[in-house]
Amino acid sequence: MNAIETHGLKKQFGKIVAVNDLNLSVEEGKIYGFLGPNGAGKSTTISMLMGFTKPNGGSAKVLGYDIITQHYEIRKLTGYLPERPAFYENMTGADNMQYFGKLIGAEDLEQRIPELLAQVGLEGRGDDRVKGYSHGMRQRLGIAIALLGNPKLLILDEPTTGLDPQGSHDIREIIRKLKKDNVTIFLSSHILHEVQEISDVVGIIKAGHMLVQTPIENFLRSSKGTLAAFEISSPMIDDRFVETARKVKGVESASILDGRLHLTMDEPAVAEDVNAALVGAGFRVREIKEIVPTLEDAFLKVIGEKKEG
Ligand SMILES: Nc1ncnc2c1ncn2[C@@H]1O[C@H](COP(=O)(O)OP(=O)(O)OP(=O)(O)O)[C@@H](O)[C@H]1O
Repeated sequence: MNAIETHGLKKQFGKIVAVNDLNLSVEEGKIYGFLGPNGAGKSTTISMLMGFTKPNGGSAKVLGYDIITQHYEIRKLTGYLPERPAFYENMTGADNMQYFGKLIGAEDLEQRIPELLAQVGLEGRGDDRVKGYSHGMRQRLGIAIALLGNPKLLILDEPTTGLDPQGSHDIREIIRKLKKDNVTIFLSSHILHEVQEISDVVGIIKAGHMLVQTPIENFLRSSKGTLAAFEISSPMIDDRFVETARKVKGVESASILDGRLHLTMDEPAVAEDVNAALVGAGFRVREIKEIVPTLEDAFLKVIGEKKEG
């Protein structure tokens, strides 16, 4: 079963079509990076998945439950961190957790609250009023609240925006740990290097429409327009070196860039044949490094292409 599945989902605000014929599928146990430029429809989609906004068309299921008729079940099993989490400012962090925990019928709150406060790095601050919390502390509290019900699915809308490096790192670690416990993570973010670090799959939407939905590895490779690219360093790079590499079966191109041999090839395993050919011809090879494109490059390319098209 997919943790999230939408078919032709649509939401319109007056003349603005925020989400347009959206087909999403999020496999259970995966970390799914939900990306798109500002105003693409990410928050609106999440709002529909949680049952806060009604769609104008299409259908969707979250954890097997219908988003229109079964949102109580969805909210009970799904942890949700909104883009701007709101709390009772005059209450302490722990009391907010108690309040929101009771709302969703979470169990063992006396034990879970201190555990979760420690997990998100708010140990010792749970008895302070939220009005004195910093932005990062609020995000951490929001995540602690999202985890109260031991969710099977966690939906995070820009969880690390505005956090310091330690805060972002801590949240990535929490996400990784939850994945080990088979929790599905649906992560909307603009911080692409973070998404690249932790996601299994990416979905990119623009103007409410899904442009690409694929395992992140495939997306990065296809964005290069070739299957693999490598850089080879050697103290002996000359024309014969380049020719030796170029002749290896499966090599698409070979050229010198910044003093290193730059190769594209049919598949990564060809790099081993290139190494063998170079060493066999008497060259010394210092380093062979795969060039993995960044998610940011791939994202900008796909967004740009669709703009031109
Ligand atoms: N309540 C609303 N009333 C009118 N228009 C809305 C409403 N909510 C969202 N929109 C519009 O729908 C579109 C999608 O907005 P949404 O907030 O879903 O985008 P987003 O991808 O989450 O953007 P961002 O990355 O900036 O947070 C935008 O054009 C926005 O102005």
